[in-house]
Amino acid sequence: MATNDLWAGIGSALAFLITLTTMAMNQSRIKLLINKISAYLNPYIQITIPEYGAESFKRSDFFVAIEAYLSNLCHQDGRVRKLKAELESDMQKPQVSVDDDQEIVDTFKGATLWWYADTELPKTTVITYRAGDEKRRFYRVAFHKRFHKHIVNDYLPYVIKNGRDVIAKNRQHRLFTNNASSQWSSYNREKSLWSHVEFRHPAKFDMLAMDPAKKDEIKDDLNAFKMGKDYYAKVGKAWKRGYLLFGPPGTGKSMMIAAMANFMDYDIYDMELTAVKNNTELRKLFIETKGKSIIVLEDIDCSVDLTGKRTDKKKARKKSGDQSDMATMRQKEDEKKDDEDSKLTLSGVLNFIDGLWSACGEERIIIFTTNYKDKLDEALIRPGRMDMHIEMSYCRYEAFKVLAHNYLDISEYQFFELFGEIHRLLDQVDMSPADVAEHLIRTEKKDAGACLQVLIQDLKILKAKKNSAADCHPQDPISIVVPDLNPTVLPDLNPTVINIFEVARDSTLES
Ligand SMILES: Nc1ncnc2c1ncn2[C@@H]1O[C@H](COP(=O)(O)OP(=O)(O)OP(=O)(O)O)[C@@H](O)[C@H]1O
Ligand SMILES: [Mg+2]
Repeated sequence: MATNDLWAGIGSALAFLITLTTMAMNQSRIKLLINKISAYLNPYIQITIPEYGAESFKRSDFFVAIEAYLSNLCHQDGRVRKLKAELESDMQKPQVSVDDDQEIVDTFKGATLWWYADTELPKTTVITYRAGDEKRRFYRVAFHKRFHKHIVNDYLPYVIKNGRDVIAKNRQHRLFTNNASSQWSSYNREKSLWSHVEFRHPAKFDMLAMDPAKKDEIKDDLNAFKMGKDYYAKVGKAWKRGYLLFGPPGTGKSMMIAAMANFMDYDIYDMELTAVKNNTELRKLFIETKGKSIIVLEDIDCSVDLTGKRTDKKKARKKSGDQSDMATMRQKEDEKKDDEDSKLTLSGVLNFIDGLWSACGEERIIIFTTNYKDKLDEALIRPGRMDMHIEMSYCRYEAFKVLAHNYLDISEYQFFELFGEIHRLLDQVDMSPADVAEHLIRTEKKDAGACLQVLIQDLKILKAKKNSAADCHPQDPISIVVPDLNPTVLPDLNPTVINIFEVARDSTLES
């Protein structure tokens, strides 16, 4: 009897379980059925973009781009009344975005889209470390199912691109410099390899004194590069471009880099090659640079001797005289260690510019500067590596007019004669734009006319010096004749020129 009761109990429990399971299955079937009917009746599709995606500790790039895109959209015509503003550390202006529960209507090639931001509670109970994390934000966009493919393939990529552009425009530019490898840490790799400061250089192309046609050519080239993503993909090239800036000191190479960064809205990575021990370190530094940036290697001819560094050491050791077998062995070991430690080679640098590694990341400009183009290895500057060679030259008349306008706010029509004289002199002597610019700094005592007078005096001195140097042999006594020198401007001359003037005057007296 007791056994029968037991079996009866098990039987009813099983029957209860089966009923529960059937109900649950029916419920999910019912749910599926409701979804099917509503999908049939409702022609609209929704896409949800959560704030924290797969990399749960980082805001999703997609979400951030949408946020920027929508804020920009609302700015344009004030279509949303409830906004909120946040100031992030690397932003110039507060980032204004659409507040939750606000609908924004957008159109794209005939399709209408309804966007809104909202929050929801996470489905699972997870312990989180982010502040204010109980609710998760998301953006949701709804559109007619007829446009499904169109929206996924064209509209969403368009939103991402535009959103990123808005972010780049609003972002405070940064100037990075590489740290010595002894300071690198594995915990915060990105921050320990490069340190940065805010980049606030006022240089613009308009301020650069150089041939206007050359300036336009550079601007066109930069614009073509910026717009060239599809073109680079089509021809199978990494999206990067190299510029070689060469010319004497003070001709504006560094200023050109700053102007380029401002023109392109890019960050600058100023790579100090002397702090890089070997090719591996160079590669690591390169990988940690971001897109939309200019990587600069200044004075490439003297940063590091890319070919002779190790050979010189060996030669020095050889010179130190005869050695015992023991000493020779020790020396060989030392040399091997040195080779490993200091293996920053030309091929490493070439690889960094256009090897396979150079294709990681995109939209990067690489700039080399040098005072002596001839000293560089041909391989380093061939087209494809350095695509455009830009000569920054001594100040000629066209460049002078730009400086006169920038520094003194004057044109050739106001100081016709003085400009004419400067024109003639600049054709005959070499003075760097930096030097000319120094002469054009107005002071309380010195107005625009006086600045030009001093410049003319100095140019005449340079010309006299040049002529006498051309006329005499190295052993001849120096004899410089300075015509029309106005003694009243002497205190305003810069120290080097006063020096030359004094040498000139003494020499003239002697002769
Ligand atoms: N072409 C130029 N146009 C306008 N200003 C210039 C130009 N060249 C030089 N200057 C002025 O001189 C300063 C120094 O120039 P800059 O540092 O750019 O020269 P550089 O060519 O980089 O010299 P170096 O070879 O010594 O590094 C600039 O900050 C700017 O004020
Ligand atoms: Mg420089």
